Amino acid sequence: MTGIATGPAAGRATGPVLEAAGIGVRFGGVRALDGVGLTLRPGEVCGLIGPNGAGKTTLFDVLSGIRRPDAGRVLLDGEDVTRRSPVWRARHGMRRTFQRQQLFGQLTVADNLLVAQEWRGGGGGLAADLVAAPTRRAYERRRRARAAEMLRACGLESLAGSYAGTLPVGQARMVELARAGVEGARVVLLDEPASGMTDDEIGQLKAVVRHLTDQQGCAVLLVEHNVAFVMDLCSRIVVLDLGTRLAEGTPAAVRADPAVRDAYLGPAG
Ligand SMILES: Nc1ncnc2c1ncn2[C@@H]1O[C@H](COP(=O)(O)OP(=O)(O)OP(=O)(O)O)[C@@H](O)[C@H]1O
Repeated sequence: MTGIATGPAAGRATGPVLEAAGIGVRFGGVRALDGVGLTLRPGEVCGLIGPNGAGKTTLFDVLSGIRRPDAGRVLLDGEDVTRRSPVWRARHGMRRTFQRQQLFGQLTVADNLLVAQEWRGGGGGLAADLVAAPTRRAYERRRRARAAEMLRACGLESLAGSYAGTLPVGQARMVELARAGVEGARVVLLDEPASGMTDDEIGQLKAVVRHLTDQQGCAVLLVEHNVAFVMDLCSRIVVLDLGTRLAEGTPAAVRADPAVRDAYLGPAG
């Protein structure tokens, strides 16, 4: 265990943190999703795969609140959040990363992790500032320690002083993940995280994701076309095809499924 105490790793129930049931989305005559369900538990990495146009991005949009479904519901910690905004969901521990990185380019990596942590000081004027100064200094020290510890745990400490805007895309994506962890994300939706990464970066990405799940208790759902990466990292895989759930199971079961081979993996699997 690291010294970082965010996330639900300790003491949370092992029920689903995120559930989607009966999700339907139409674009005119196109049924992008038709009765799709999905469950995500704390600490697991679940893969979402399928051919182009299967509905993966649309499902991510529904889960993160960017798109309201025509049918079905999304539950976060058992609460119906189908009508909640993306911002509300983010405040309640849900993060989504995009292929384009979303870091503060003018800040160092360490500062990106620092500003991500909630600031509880301020308010009450000068007198309050003076009285509360020692508390605030202690809090500030804790924030810095948490940022440093998260970078170390993710193997990113050598990047702490680099400006985020100068990082190659693969490293920037990993820093985004570390930032999600330091701010206490509980559900992370990853959109093609391995795309454009070198083999070394993919290895490091796996370590960062495993840190989030194993040490922080995050649930991770990832859309990815790199099948080897998905098979290696995920404990469970959901396969979409033409807007419906074609299969769900362990990587071995999904790989052996003839319907999945026909629709997506091909005979070589
Ligand atoms: N804004 C839109 N307007 C109309 N049709 C859309 C829209 N977004 C998606 N679709 C259609 O919905 C279906 C599902 O698309 P979606 O992008 O979710 O698939 P995907 O599995 O993410 O595909 P890819 O792997 O290519 O990203 C497709 O038939 C697509 O053409």
